[in-house]
Amino acid sequence: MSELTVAAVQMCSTPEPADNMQWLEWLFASLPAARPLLVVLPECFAAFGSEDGSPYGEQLGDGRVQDWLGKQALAHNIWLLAGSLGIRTDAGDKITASSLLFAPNGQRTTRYDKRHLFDVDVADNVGSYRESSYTEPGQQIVVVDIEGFNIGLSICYDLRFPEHFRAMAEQGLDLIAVPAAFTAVTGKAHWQPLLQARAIENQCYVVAAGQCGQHPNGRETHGHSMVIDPWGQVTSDSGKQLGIIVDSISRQRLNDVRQAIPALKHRR
Ligand SMILES: O=C(O)CNC(=O)[C@H](CS)NC(=O)CCC(=O)C(=O)O
Repeated sequence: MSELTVAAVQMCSTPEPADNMQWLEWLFASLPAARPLLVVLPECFAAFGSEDGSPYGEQLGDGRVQDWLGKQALAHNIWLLAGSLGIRTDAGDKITASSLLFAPNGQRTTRYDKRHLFDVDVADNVGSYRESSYTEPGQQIVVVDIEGFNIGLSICYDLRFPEHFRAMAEQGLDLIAVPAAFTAVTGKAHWQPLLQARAIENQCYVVAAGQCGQHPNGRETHGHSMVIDPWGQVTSDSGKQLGIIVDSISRQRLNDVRQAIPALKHRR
């Protein structure tokens, strides 16, 4: 396949999975017609910002959100990257923040667990983020083939670690997926330049899907879901609007950029 249509969903999730799934079903009713189509959902699409800070989690392969994801992928004949969903660890006391990929046949094919956890103080109305208090970090990078394109997986705070992406680029990378829930404060300062840097230095596409707006617990997220081409140009940007952006990635464009500046071959 020489082209793949990609879409990023921007949403303002609540802590209640049923609400978020209902909203997404409404959105999916107007998906673009092109196939193959990869749809990327943001971090914590199914449940975000509970009042008491407790994360939503399911057993792997067993839960209403995972059931729903498989059904949606099959019903719409799409590759569905579920940005992050809490998956309970074997010990049961924590979750992993896991990106699950569902194939158009409805089967889950891939799992990536967020490696870098956001233990950071931010000058916003939350103040202190301590993701590691309820999350186990992932140990492995994951690159997955979708319709002949190599897709590298990352989640939110991973974006700040160029070595995560370079390690994936060693395997040949065509597209980086960045489901996220960047804070409004850090997003305004760093989100777009970080995304563009990852695209430029790895000479690949980036599709980034974000949470956006004011969530019920008062948290504010940055939005600006976007698609960036291998030259670093932003080709779609959601701004602060909820909904879906659609773009396409092309093998020809990847080849052209890598031929114009063979930087990946000049590494030392
Ligand atoms: O835990 C949840 O409820 C949902 N997860 C998140 O919101 C995560 C961990 S707190 N947020 C980030 O990684 C923000 C990164 C960021 O904003 C930056 O790098 O500047």
